[in-house]
Amino acid sequence: MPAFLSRAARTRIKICGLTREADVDAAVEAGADAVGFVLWSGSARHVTLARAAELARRLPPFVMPVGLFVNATPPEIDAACTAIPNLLLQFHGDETPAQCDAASTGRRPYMRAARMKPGFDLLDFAQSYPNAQAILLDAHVEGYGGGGKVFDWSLVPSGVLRPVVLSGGLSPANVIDGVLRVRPWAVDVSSGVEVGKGLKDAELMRRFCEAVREADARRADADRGE
Ligand SMILES: O=C(O)c1ccccc1NCC(=O)[C@H](O)[C@H](O)COP(=O)(O)O
Repeated sequence: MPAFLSRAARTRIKICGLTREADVDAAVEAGADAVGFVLWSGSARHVTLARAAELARRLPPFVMPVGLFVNATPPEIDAACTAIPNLLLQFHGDETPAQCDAASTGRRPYMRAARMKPGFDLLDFAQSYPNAQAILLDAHVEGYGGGGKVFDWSLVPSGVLRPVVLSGGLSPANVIDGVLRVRPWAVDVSSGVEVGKGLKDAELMRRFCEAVREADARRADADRGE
């Protein structure tokens, strides 16, 4: 990982599984850097591509839409990238490196989710996806993701030479600890800021983003030896 990534001034924030205009607006207002739309029909947070494009058009500059896919086909990915041109791809299924590269036509930026469990070799996994712009570390849950479950953060080895996104069961209550212990490039949250599947709570999103900023302040103090 380039040195600048390990000394990033702030932890980026992705809020995932949005389905409503008011929630997109509240996520932006809270300080999200990216908002995720679940384009997999097997999720209770699923939105159609047309709906995701409609919601994504509300985003101001410098807030990125993320398309979440589970074992989608290249034509499905192409359609999504046509409908939402600046879409960051997130592959959260069983996609192989070749399938991820084919689906992103080898050039579109994508994140690859890793489902963390004891014995999982994250370094080997990351090396097997050389074109992944980031590795999203999620808990190993039934149904691929969005399970609201925290994995054992001690499973994250040092030396992952790729930006990592810490995910899985984060909330305003635990994200400071997660940022200080894992020091990820970004954090990702869904269940922890919801009042129902796909129904986000503006106050929880605000508190989550505020907690990440507090974590960054503490991290900076620690780095200065204060
Ligand atoms: O959010 C979903 O419903 C989902 C369904 C199937 C695969 C992935 C899914 N979400 C992926 C995400 O990026 C979630 O933000 C991530 O799994 C964390 O979710 P949570 O533990 O609820 O914060």
